[in-house]
Amino acid sequence: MKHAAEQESSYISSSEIGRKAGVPGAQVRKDLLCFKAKGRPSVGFHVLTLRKDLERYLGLEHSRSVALVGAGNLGKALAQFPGFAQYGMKITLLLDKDPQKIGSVIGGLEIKGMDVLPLIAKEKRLKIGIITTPASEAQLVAEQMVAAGIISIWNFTPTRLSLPEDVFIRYEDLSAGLALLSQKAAEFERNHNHE
Ligand SMILES: NC(=O)c1ccc[n+]([C@@H]2O[C@H](COP(=O)([O-])OP(=O)(O)OC[C@H]3O[C@@H](n4cnc5c(N)ncnc54)[C@H](O)[C@@H]3O)[C@@H](O)[C@H]2O)c1
Repeated sequence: MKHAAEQESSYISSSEIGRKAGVPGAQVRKDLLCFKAKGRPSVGFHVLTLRKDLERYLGLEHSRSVALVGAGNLGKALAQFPGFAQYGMKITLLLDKDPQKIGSVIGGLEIKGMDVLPLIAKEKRLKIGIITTPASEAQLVAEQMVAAGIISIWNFTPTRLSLPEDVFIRYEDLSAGLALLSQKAAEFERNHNHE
């Protein structure tokens, strides 16, 4: 959508959005109905209006600061990834409990100790947190985040978190994607071994 908005054309049809996004046009129309986007019959959607509506719906009109806890292999990689900026997200707080790591700088951010979480989260009005600690620490870290005012958590650990109902938790598991690829590769091998 962002790319489409940068182009000259001021209207875009749901089939065109679908083609660009690789999903059926009917699905796009259904999704856009969810937030009452208004299209014009046979013309489509006004690109800039649609983009603004989408950004508002997704809470992307203002940039958001994000706290990441666990500056290990995965945490460091995420902290250095520039792609979140495209969605107005910026990791601005990087925390770890390891005294050996505290004070070192990753992607321009100094790793701080967990003690600063309540104060900085309040100052920066942090609402989103990322957990990349060992699984055994995730529940404790999540509780510390919630106590600091964070209400949306992206949890990369395999731990199922037990938190108040109004806290949104997104679980991320890259190995699920890999397992799917493996299953497809195995299917391909089975089919071609019979040839
Ligand atoms: N979701 C995925 O697809 C995926 C992929 C890779 C790793 N992981 C998970 O991500 C997590 C991190 O993996 P990694 O390889 O980066 O581990 P790592 O050991 O390199 O890093 C973990 C970091 O967390 C810090 N830490 C531990 N307890 C803490 C606490 N209570 N408070 C603050 N910091 C604390 C450690 O000091 C360390 O720096 C693991 O749970 C792993 O299973 C998930």
